[in-house]
Amino acid sequence: MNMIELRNVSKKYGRDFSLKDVSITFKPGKIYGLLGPNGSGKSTTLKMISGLVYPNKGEIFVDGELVNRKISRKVAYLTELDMFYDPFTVQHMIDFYATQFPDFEMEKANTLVNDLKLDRSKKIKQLSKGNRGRLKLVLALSRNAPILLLDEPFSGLDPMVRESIVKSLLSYIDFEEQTVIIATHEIDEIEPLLDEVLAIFNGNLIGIQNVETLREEKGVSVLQWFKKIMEENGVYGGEK
Ligand SMILES: Nc1ncnc2c1ncn2[C@@H]1O[C@H](COP(=O)(O)OP(=O)(O)OP(=O)(O)O)[C@@H](O)[C@H]1O
Repeated sequence: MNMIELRNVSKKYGRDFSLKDVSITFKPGKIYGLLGPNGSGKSTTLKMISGLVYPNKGEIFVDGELVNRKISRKVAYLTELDMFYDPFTVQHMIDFYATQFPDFEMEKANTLVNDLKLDRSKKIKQLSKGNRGRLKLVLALSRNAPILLLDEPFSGLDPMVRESIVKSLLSYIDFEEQTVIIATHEIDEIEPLLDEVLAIFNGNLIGIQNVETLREEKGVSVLQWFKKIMEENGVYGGEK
């Protein structure tokens, strides 16, 4: 049920590995943080789960189904890239998404647009980077998809907005049903949301940790854990 399974997954671009023999299961009702320095394979992982990119080796299953392009029925994906059609207005984009995805909930979209203070009549090309970021959130969170993948959901958003969005994310995610993966560099901001964290570096999965255990038993924050793992793997300061 709504499970994501990677079995010995590798992805190469040319001769370079973006992901090396990764096996992991993401369980429903949990929010995962995917952490790693630039170029470590976070986006590649999410793209493969959403069927936009295929592994060279290994298999990916979503809800028991081998992933192909049709998996977008089940996977809501907020991408880092700007794939919006410029002449569209905010409202056009919302209406377009509603026609593309049967699980799109117009009521949720309306609440989100108001909460995030977006102007429906503005053209995409007139939006600031931060407002494009907000629109991306509206589009991804308005779907009642079993799988929700967020790639850098806070990029372009100012710190005050980030904080309020982390809080409001809680009211838009279905904690019982959805499997959520968030790839981000904003580790401190996202920590309150996360159940599990994964650290990847150079395409290798180098750490998996339950966040509650980390805090309660070890008394360390996710950021402290992440920095330690990076240091152990020879990455100083958290960046490559
Ligand atoms: N289309 C592509 N063609 C060639 N190489 C690619 C392509 N997409 C990704 N890569 C390479 O794969 C590796 C992993 O990239 P990926 O975008 O998954 O990293 P990331 O962890 O999301 O990084 P960031 O934090 O900078 O977004 C990088 O070395 C990148 O250069």
